[in-house]
Amino acid sequence: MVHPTDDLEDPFVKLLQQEIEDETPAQTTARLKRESDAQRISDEIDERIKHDRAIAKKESAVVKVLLLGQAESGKSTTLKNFRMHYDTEAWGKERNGWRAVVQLNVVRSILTILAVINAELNGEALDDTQDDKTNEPMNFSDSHQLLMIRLAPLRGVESNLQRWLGSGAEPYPTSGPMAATPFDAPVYKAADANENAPGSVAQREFAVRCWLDVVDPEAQNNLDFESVTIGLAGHSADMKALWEDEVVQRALAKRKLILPDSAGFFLNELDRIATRHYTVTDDDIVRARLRTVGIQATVQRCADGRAQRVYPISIHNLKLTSLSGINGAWEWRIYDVGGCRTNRPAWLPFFENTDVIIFLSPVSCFDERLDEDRRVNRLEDSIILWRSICSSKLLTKTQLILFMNKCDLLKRKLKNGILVKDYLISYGERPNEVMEFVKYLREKFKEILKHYSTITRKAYIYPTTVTDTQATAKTLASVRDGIFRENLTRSHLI
Ligand SMILES: Nc1nc2c(ncn2[C@@H]2O[C@H](COP(=O)(O)OP(=O)(O)OP(=O)(O)O)[C@@H](O)[C@H]2O)c(=O)[nH]1
Ligand SMILES: [Mg+2]
Repeated sequence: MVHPTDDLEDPFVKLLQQEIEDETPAQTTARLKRESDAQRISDEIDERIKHDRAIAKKESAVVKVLLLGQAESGKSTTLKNFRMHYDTEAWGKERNGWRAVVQLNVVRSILTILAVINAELNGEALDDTQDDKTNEPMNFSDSHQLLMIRLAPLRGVESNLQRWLGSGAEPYPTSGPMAATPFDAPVYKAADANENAPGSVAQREFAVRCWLDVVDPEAQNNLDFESVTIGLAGHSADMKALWEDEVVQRALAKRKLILPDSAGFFLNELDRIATRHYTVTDDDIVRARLRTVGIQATVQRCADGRAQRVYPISIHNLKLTSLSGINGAWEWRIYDVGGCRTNRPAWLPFFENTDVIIFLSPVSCFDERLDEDRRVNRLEDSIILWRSICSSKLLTKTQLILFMNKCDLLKRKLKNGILVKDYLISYGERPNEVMEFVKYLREKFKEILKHYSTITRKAYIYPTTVTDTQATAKTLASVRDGIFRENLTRSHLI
């Protein structure tokens, strides 16, 4: 029997041997060249396989980033900054889609102010946070009544915008199962009295489950936004008169109206925004508030540390994304969650294999209470959350980055004479200044990280104002470099 590996007996080898014996010198030269070419090609293939194996190793380098923090801490605004700086093409296409969101923000702020005036005119009682001792009636005149009548059609504009934008207005849940941290079992909270007072907690906020549903320019193509823009421009002078009116401002202060952080920015810019030719800017977009109620994921791919593509996708589609065909690329998966206490239990499943948490703590909120639970101070809530993240065993391998956010609002508050020590006794007689307070809080957050972490971890802490897109670009570049380096080191790729 002929053994298959016995070359000499192989009929093809025998044939080849015969051919070599019969060949001319020219044929020998040609054969040797053919053989050398074949060897070179074979070596190249071997090299390619080696290279591809190395790339395949890198392809598994998915960096999973979670944006965490209480509601309104600036998570979605940070995500907008990521996308604005690292996917300019898609961002440019999407920009126009935000125009209607800005318009909705403006309309809703004006309607909230009208509700406060109404409450004043009807002599509605103040709640315990609205601590005007005298409850003096405001001197509203006929001109105020007239403004209210003329601005009433904005209700219709609001519902048109909401219907077109496709998402829904949801009140902050002020009762129901809530958890202070994602590790706590939710506890049922009953609604408090006065929660439906105008400008109070039950304000309905426009909420979104996926940005694309709302700002997709394709989806908005068929909508008659022009009529809204024209309608809004027609109310520009009245909206401005209402916002700038002294009696109205006093009524807002008396009722301690909690307007969204960006309301002042938009209402001061009515001359630019409430016009027929309004063009939305990046500064407007980072201020446009859309409450997150679900979990949004953004996938960003980077080669050699530089971003190639960023796109938001629905969480349901995430499993379908594949890494094949993106040789040598890193994939960043950035998750943006809803920060309300009712949303926090939903964070837990995302902690597994999380490489990085960017935790946002709005440091300006030392004198504010949670919308969903007016008994809780917002800074205290933020510290409880930070502590739970630092002490979680599930997250010991996760790199923790803290953004001490809303430094601009902190500066404004302190300048207006609000004293930190009135809300934070431990602050004592330290100077009531931004740098001092930031330094003080930074030490507190650092101490918590050191004390509650089960392993020694480096604290990456940045004071931020994420609505300042230029400053945030620098912070994000530094954060990205840090994350990139730490993950490379951890996965032994360098
Ligand atoms: N002035 C100022 N406003 C900010 C800053 N960061 C965020 N905001 C504004 O605060 C509002 C809330 O920010 P978001 O990014 O929507 O907050 P979030 O953490 O995603 O909130 P949820 O989705 O409810 O969990 C938006 O109108 C932002 O423009 C900041 O540093 N300064
Ligand atoms: Mg959000």
